[in-house]
Amino acid sequence: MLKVKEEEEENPPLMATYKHLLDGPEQQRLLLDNNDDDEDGQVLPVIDLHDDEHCRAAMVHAASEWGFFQVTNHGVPQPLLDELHEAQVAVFRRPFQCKLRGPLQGLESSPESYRWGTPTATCLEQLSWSEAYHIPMTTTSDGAADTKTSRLRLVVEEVSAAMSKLAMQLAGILVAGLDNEEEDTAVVGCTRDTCFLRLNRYPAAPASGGAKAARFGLCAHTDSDFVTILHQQDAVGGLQVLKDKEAGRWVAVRPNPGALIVNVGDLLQAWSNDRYRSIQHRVVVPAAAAERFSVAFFLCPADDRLIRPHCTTSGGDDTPRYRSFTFGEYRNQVREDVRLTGRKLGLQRFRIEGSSSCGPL
Ligand SMILES: O=C(O)CCC(=O)C(=O)O
Ligand SMILES: [Fe+2]
Repeated sequence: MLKVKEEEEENPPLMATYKHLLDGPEQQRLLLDNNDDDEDGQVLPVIDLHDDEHCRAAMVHAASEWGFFQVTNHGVPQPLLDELHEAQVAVFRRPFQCKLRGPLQGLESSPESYRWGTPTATCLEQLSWSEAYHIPMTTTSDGAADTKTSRLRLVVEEVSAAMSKLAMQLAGILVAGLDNEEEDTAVVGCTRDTCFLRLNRYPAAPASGGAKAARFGLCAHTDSDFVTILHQQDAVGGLQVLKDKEAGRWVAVRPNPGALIVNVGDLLQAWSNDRYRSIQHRVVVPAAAAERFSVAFFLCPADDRLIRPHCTTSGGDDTPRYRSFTFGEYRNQVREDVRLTGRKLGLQRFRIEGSSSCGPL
């Protein structure tokens, strides 16, 4: 096979950059630690949003029990998702040097929007074998974009409009479900402008060499938002959810065409005083010669939004388990922890000492 010229290579140099981790002694341990995946998987609850009578209760139950569920009849048109997939593939197909050089015109304001690998990783478990565009929804168009990126911009705007509508509707139902209150989508303080969209690409690990040991396309994490809407854009699969933290049981989430995946983020767990669960999830590296694409929409508030636990007597626990914090404070703390320790400590940082432990962190 012809060797691709360096400047045309589309993959980020994951292998060369993380060789020290891939060749390290941890490789053996990770190769052995291979039996915790539930390959058969369990089917996440599927909730039909047209089924008005049952969907609210089902959602409240799934958010407490699983922290993850799938929705059908969600109102995000399939042709739009297909178009995003096509545009996303084209953007990631550009040479790495080009992706590195600058932001996608008209889409994001900073070069940091393009991310690859895990610069802070100190061990293989912290290494994400993937590349992503992290797109704040505040960004407006400025100047001419090339054909590929402007097409992406249009479709990103339409998808994010549809997904933010859906995410706000779901957050409203979940918040109202805490105390049988009226739904109020404004209550969590998110607007489309405060949200993010992330386009993910997971290249296959090379079939030979130390990189066989890179297991995670995205290592285990919780999302730092209220609610995430996720679309697995192909049938490759690889998303896993930590179903039982004590037993360390990871459940594979098989792609379900037509359904979107919804998960509770850290802010909703704190807001609900642990009634809803922000569950760890991860993506395993696709098998040789495969690659995977996904898109995630993060429902976030403005940085100055105060998050405080809503204690409900009906939930049986009226003691706040977290101190109040702003979203900006939360993000800064997460960034600082990752910088200093290589990992996110998340809600633990804000937990009131002596309150019951919440498990899924
Ligand atoms: O690609 C996936 O299936 C998961 C993506 C994800 O968890 C994220 O972007 O936070
Ligand atoms: Fe996530």
